[in-house]
Parts: sequence; C-alpha cells; structure tokens
Amino acid sequence: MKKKIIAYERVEKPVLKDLQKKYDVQFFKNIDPTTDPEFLKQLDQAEGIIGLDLNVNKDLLEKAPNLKIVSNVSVGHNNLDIEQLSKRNIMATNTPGILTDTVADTIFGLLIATARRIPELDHFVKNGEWVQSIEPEHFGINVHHKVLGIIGMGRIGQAIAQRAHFGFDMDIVYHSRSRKPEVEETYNATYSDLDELLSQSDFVCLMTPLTPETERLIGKREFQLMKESAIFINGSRGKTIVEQDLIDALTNGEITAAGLDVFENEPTETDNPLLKMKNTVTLPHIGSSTHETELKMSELAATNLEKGIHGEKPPNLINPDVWPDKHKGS
Ligand SMILES: NC(=O)C1=CN([C@@H]2O[C@H](COP(=O)(O)OP(=O)(O)OC[C@H]3O[C@@H](n4cnc5c(N)ncnc54)[C@H](OP(=O)(O)O)[C@@H]3O)[C@@H](O)[C@H]2O)C=CC1
Ligand SMILES: O=CC(=O)O
Repeated sequence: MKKKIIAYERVEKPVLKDLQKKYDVQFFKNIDPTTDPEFLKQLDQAEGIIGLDLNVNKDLLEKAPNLKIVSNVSVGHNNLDIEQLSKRNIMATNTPGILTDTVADTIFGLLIATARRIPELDHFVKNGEWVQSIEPEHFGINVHHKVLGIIGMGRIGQAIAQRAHFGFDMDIVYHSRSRKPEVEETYNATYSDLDELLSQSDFVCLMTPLTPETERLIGKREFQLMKESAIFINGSRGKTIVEQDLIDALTNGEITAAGLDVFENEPTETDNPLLKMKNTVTLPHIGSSTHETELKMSELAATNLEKGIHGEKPPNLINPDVWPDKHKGS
C-alpha cells in the first residue's frame, strides 16, 4: 500500500506530480485544517506532511498517530511546535540556503522601492498625473552611501549586506545574538547593540526568525529610537514587530516610511491602515517567490520528506534530538 502524504498550501506542480506517482498524496489549499473532514481523514493515516505554514501544534499532532516527518517548504519554521514534534519523535525539516539570494534581492528591491517611492510614482504616471515636470514633493531619499542597520545577520542578512556593501557603498551596522568577525571584515560591518543600531541607521532591516525572543522585538520604544528620516524594512515575520506601533510611528512622523513583505496576519486585513498610506510599500510575503527558487524549495522539501518517511536522516533536520542513537554519525 502506498504511504499517505499531506501536501499543504504550496508544493510546486512538477514536485507534487512526482510525489503523487510514488505515494498517496492529497493536496489541500484554502481549508481549515482543524475541521476539514478530508484533511483530518488523511492526517489520521499520513506518514508525512509537506507544505507551507501549516500550524503544527499539539492538537494537530494528537490527530496524526502515524506521522514521521513534517517538511516545511520554507526556511522559517515558527509554524512548527518543535517541542511537541520532538516529544513524539517526529522529524521537522526546512529549506535553508537555496532561497537566500532570492530573498535578499526582494528585500533590497523593497528598500529601493520605498526610498525612491517607486510604486507611488508608477501609480502617478499611470494615473495620468504626470502633466508637468515633477516637484520636490515627489523626490525620494538616496540609498547609496547611507547607513544600513541589519537585525539578524544570518544567511539572508549577510546576502543583504553583500548587496549593500559592494553594490551601494553603504555603511553596515548589524545586530545578532553573536558577533561575526568574518562578516565584519568582508562587508566592513560594525556590530552594535540594538538601541544603538536603531538610532544610527538610515535604513533598519529586520531579518531574524520569529521566536519567543524576537516576537514583538520592534515596538513603540524602538520606533521612537529611530531617526525621523529612517526607513524600516521588515522581511522576517509580521509578529516580530508590533504592527499597531508601526502604524502609529508612520502616522506621527516618528519614522519616514516602511517596506513590508510580512504582516501580523497573512493575508493582512484589507482595511489595514498600512495599505492606505503613501509612505509604505507592501508585498504579499513574496521573499522567495520566483519560479526558479520556489521549485528548488519544493524539490528540497520533497527530498527531506522522502528521506524521513523511509527512515533516513533528512539533510535539513531542525530537531536532531529525534534522530535515534543507533543512527548517530550516519
Ligand atoms: N519574507 C520572506 O519571504 C522570507 C522570510 N524569511 C525569514 O527570515 C528568517 C531568517 O532566515 P535566514 O537568514 O535563512 O536564517 P538564519 O538562521 O541564517 O539567520 C537568522 C539570524 O537571526 C539572528 N537572531 C536570532 N534570534 C535573534 C535575536 N533574539 N536577536 C537578534 N538576532 C537574532 C541569528 O543570530 P545568530 O547568527 O547570532 O544566531 C541569525 O543571525 C527566517 O527565519 C524567516 O522568518 C526567510 C525567507 C523568506
Ligand atoms: O518566508 C519564507 C520562508 O522561507 O521562511
């Protein structure tokens, strides 16, 4: 009998087709996984789950007695309760590295689009408002030679630093849990505590994972520490900031603009005030969403999944504590 698999929300078609040849795979999208009868039926038998952003918590795991692996098609894994997974000896995997450059491109694009007001002025031209030469009220802010503060100098943070240093002659200040001597040397970056980074930077770019330590990391106090001319970019997760405090900071002129790829709730509410502001650029969480990179992510997630359901060690195991002693070193 074919092994049962759940594919959830996003697995690229060629990868899904390939998996469907080998396993009994059901694909679910736009359902409520806590109540959908077909999902719950498959969950009862499933040995593997592959997909994006499924909330894998104690409740779901209690309904998944045969599960061996949850394979995220993302590098972020804040949707997974790792403690509960490990308790049940279930593997969790993600897709680090292969999306790094694509996400850094997106974040840098967002930064430039916000500083140079590209979406706003695109709308201005297409709307027929460009009827005479533009006025200073349409001018933007330089990106090159400015100070870029990066919070979370991991894989993606470093790829952003590379673009900023070599492409735009920016001065880089960063904050992470640990110092990175190699990064400091390669990108002439300076380590700083969070408050100093916030007060020094022309652009503040948030690129940490969402964890209990980073949840609501940037709120009212932190926005008030930023320069009034600062542009804030969030590429991490929406819940790493206090969204209402960002709305207030933009409304009160405590900072100049914001570029956002992520929101507290996704999809965000259509009446979110951030969507009505001229000084925000908003994206629907597309950091890694190019055809090439999404395919690679699905392929890597499928490799992780297949290894896991066949009792082999997946390359991107997040909770190595589940790997039995007899397999250590393999
Ligand atoms: N918008 C999008 O589409 C995408 C968003 N992401 C988000 O980006 C995140 C980062 O990805 P990636 O760069 O690959 O991950 P990494 O693990 O390589 O980097 C994470 C960085 O965050 C730092 N960090 C963790 N906790 C804290 C903290 N409490 N305070 C300060 N810094 C902290 C880490 O510090 P240290 O190195 O010292 O441990 C590390 O430098 C993902 O987890 C995901 O949430 C990822 C892909 C796409
Ligand atoms: O947000 C996307 C991810 O890969 O994490």
